[in-house]
Amino acid sequence: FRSSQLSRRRGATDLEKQLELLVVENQRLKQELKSCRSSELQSLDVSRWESQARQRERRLAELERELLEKSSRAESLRRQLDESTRQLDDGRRQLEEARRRQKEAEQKLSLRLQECEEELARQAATPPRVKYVTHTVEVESADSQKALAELQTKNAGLQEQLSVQRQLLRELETQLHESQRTCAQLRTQILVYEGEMERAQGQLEAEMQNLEEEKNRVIEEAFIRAESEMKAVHENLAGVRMNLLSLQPALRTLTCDYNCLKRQVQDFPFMLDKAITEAKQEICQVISEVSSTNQELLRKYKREMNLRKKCHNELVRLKGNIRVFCRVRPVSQEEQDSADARTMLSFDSEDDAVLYLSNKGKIMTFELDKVFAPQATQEEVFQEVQSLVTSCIDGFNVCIFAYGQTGSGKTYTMEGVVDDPGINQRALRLLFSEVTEKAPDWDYKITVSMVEIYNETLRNLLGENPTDKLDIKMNPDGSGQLYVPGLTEFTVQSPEDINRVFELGHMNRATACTNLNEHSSRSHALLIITVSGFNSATGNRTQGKLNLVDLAGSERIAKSGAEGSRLREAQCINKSLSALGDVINALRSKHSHIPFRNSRLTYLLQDSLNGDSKTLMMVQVSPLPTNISESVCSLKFAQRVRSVELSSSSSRRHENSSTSSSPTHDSVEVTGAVSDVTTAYLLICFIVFLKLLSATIFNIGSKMLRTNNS
Ligand SMILES: Nc1ncnc2c1ncn2[C@@H]1O[C@H](COP(=O)(O)OP(=O)(O)OP(=O)(O)O)[C@@H](O)[C@H]1O
Repeated sequence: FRSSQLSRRRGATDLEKQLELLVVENQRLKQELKSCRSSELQSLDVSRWESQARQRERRLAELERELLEKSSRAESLRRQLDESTRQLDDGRRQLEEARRRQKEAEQKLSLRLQECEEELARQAATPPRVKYVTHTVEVESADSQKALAELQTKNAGLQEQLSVQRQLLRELETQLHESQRTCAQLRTQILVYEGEMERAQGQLEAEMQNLEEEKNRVIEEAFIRAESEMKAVHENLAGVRMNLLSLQPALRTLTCDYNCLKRQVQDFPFMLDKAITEAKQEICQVISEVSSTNQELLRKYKREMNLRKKCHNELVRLKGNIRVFCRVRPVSQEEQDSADARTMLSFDSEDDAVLYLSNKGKIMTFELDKVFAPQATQEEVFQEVQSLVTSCIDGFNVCIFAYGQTGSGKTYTMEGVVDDPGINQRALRLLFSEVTEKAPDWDYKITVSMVEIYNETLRNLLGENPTDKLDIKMNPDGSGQLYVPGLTEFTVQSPEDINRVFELGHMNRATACTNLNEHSSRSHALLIITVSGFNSATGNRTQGKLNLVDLAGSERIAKSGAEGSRLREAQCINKSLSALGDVINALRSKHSHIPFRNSRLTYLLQDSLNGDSKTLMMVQVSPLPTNISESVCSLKFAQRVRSVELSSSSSRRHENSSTSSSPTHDSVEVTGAVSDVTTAYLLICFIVFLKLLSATIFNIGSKMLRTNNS
């Protein structure tokens, strides 16, 4: 067994040596491949060589893999061999142990047997004492009887010992049988182990033989491959050398080109510096030219703006500062159903400023600035009003009154309905869009107040306590202008703000009275919008006020037959409306004293009725025959107002006058004919274009500078 083990170990050592040789061969091949690759890389045919090298590498990797597999197989075989050797050693040890135990047991048994035989012999040799006892009995003395008893006891003890020894002998015999059987079993096992060992040894030898053959084959293959690869490498090397020789002239040309480019790159920063300096000079020149042109255009723009203002004023002066429109409301569904649905009013299809009224068989003609037929929409009405609304952005004070009897459509025209808003909402929205358009140059602030005048009492509709009475006072700053202490002013910045303001105003008006409809027809509702602007480019400031007034019903007391509180309400309404008429009359007659203080309404609107302010009276007329006399009164009042001119020329304007409400634009004397307003717009467009152009040039310039710096 030992000799076979030794031969196996020798075989394994040989195999290991061969493996080591293979590894060395593999490393040599790798080295060779590396050197070939480095020499071949110098050639231009790198890709071909690389693919070959890759193939070789793959092959080498395969070989390495095979080698690894084989070494792992040899390792596993070696492990198997060690394992079987260990098992054989174990079996041998077990066998020896069993033999030793058997021998010990046999020795013990033979010793025991010997002892027993000796004991038996000794006992047999001992003379039988019973006979002596019997003899003593025959003597029948006391001593002999005692000795007999002792001897009998001894005899019983010996008998007992004999039976115990016999029992022990039997047990030892059984143990001997058992040991013999175990010994036979162990012998059989040893035989089995020996058979197994022989079989394992045969397998191992066969495997070693296989491995030997495989190893030889692999080494042979590797050798052949290495030889062929070496041949290929040599061939490649020759090719590379050839390529190298042919590449040398190309390399010389490339070196020459490279030196030339290097010189150019060295010169480039100087050329770039020069170009940037020239470009900077050109840009600075262009910028100075553009900015001087800009200044010139700004001057022209200011002049044209003033000119436009003047043209506008001239236009207003020609049209008259007071304009009177008439709006006839449609016959409602309920009125159409009633018997008295015919209308006594008719319109001129060719002249939209004339209204005919048939009264007691007579046709009365009223000439106004514009007459809106019942089918006129809110949008159409506002179209005619919007130039007045926007003029308050330019710093004019504007009043728009809705005048007429109860139910003639004043509130509809001013406030409108939810789906179709009236002048109030549309004016605020228009002001918003206009100031947004002007936003880059102008910074505007729009504030809103809502006031109600009921029975000659002023109420703040946007305040926390709408029932509190307000007073009109002279401004303590000495400017001579009026102001209302405690009047709430909301700054509105979006259409949502407008909605909130109107909601609050309505809510406050509703909480202050029991019946809103009745109350609204007996009180004046004023929406006061102030637009303040500041032009950051020119430094100009403007402030204009737009007063939108829904007047109380204008019906006469005699007709209404009112008494008590109603009579007082009617008297108050009449008082304020006639005060409005008186103020307009006094202005028309150029009286030195204008009775603004005769009513709260005229007193509050004093600034907006005086001077260069503009007024629009929207006379609302009911189409029904039952309202004919009130319609006649309203229309007569309208015509009277229309003939009044609040401000005829600039002679009435007092420069720096504290009470003047003239626009605060700077005034520049412009001589010569009035040029076309479109010129100003064209100039503005041109300025904007130039600004954009200069900004672009600046951007380009700064980019170039940044590039230069970097
Ligand atoms: N142009 C119009 N188109 C449709 N309906 C209108 C028009 N004008 C007025 N109305 C309707 O006629 C009715 C009376 O109008 P509104 O309340 O505006 O009159 P008013 O003169 O303000 O009355 P009051 O003095 O009582 O406030 C309302 O129902 C209103 O909707």
